Amino acid sequence: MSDSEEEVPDAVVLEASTGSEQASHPNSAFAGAEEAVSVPVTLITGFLGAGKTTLVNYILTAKHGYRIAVILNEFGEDTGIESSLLPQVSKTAENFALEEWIELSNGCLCCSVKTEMVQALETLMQKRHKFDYILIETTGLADPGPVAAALWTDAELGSAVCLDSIVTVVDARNIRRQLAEDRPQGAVNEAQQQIAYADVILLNKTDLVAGTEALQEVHASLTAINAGAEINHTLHSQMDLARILNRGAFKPSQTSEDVSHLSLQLCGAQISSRGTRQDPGSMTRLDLPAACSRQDASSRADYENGMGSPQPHASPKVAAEQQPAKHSEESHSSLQDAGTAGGPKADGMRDMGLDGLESTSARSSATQSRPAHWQSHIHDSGVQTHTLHAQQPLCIERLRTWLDLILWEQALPAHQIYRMKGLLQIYGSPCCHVLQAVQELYDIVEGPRWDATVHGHSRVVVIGRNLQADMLQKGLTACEVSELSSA
Ligand SMILES: Nc1nc2c(ncn2[C@@H]2O[C@H](COP(=O)(O)OP(=O)(O)OP(=O)(O)O)[C@@H](O)[C@H]2O)c(=O)[nH]1
Repeated sequence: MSDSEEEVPDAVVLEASTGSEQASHPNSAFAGAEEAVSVPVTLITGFLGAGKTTLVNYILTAKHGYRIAVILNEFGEDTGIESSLLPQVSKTAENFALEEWIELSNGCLCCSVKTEMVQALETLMQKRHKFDYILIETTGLADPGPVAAALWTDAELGSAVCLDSIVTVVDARNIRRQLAEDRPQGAVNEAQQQIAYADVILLNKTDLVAGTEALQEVHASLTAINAGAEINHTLHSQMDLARILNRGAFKPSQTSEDVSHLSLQLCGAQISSRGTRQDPGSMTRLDLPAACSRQDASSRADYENGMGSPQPHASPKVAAEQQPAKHSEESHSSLQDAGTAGGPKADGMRDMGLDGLESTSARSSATQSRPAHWQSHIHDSGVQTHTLHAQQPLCIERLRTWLDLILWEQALPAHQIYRMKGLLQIYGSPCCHVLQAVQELYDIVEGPRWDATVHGHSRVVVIGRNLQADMLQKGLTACEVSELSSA
């Protein structure tokens, strides 16, 4: 097991994924031999906001010689936000390796694996000559098990693709709390699952954990779940890519026993309590040690990339959790009654949409019927996604104040916001701005100029528990410049 915090090397020399002796450079290995060779697939998973897209971006711009296709499972109704987060500089970078990009927004990959991912892969394979490596980024709530199993076993895909490894990105600052979070009866803790399945773990955002000891504690809690994974300490998901790409974690390179255990594990999705690949006969339900306590108040370490405004140190509040109903068929974007809305916390918040609004409940029209096989696959239905819209340009100061209130001050009663992503039209700027928020931290960075093909209105995806869309929408609307001038 390695534990590397070292600088990322400029150049990465990787073995070709053919398993043949043809060449050591990936492109030359594939040239003229595409049809005969399985395309390796790296499955990138990790809880909301851990740094998966950051890793994808890093891989796309690093020097490794692969031509890469990306399948990305977007959470929420809006595709396009994630691809907008591809740094513009990436697209012009010398090593920019992206050849194909497919976004799947119709539910969670792990729930719609056959219809969505397999179709996407089949579509991709029609352009087989254009790429020689595939990255699949799951949503932050995906169970990697069914996705990996489909790659492993799907007859339609045949030997066209091969699962290379499962890479799990972990938010070092938040993971212990995520692991300890209660789930409604019967629902799994996705963060635990994602770690349990990993071949490689990126213990990311190490800059947000104060002190080596605290980091080692986080490291130990990962090892307690999955002692078989290689854990790498990373900053902005950067590490030696030779440890990720073409890793061959699923190659039957060892004993046939290993292979059958692995196959059974992936298909049965039963993980041992230590998360290691064990004899199927000794497998038990995922029942992890209670090693992970609520996160202590940690220092607000540097989070000043981009334009994140400095915040006072404060202990994150453990939001009151309600008991959501479990679901099996509904998509993650289904909404539930969020319970009692709180009243205004202060007069000054009223115009920020923080005064009490009536509780609403809506149900996503995106509900899909799923194969019976997946109906036993239960997620925490308390996690909801809402997309907020603002047709008018936003006042940046007002927006920051609102974000401070709802994220840092947790001024919306009961709301537990895990993640926000947004494309923003900021008043006075010809450029789009990108909002990223993870738990109570956020940043807003300037992106490229809006162009005529992109509709310039702002949209923000919010993922969390006990969310009330109308309260959130009112807050964003209150940041519109037209609202301010009419006030
Ligand atoms: N401070 C700090 N921020 C990071 C690091 N890695 C990523 N981030 C930031 O964390 C935020 C979330 O990163 P993403 O890569 O979008 O996370 P994700 O896992 O793809 O998020 P979802 O797709 O919503 O699940 C972004 O603002 C990143 O810039 C890190 O090592 N340190």
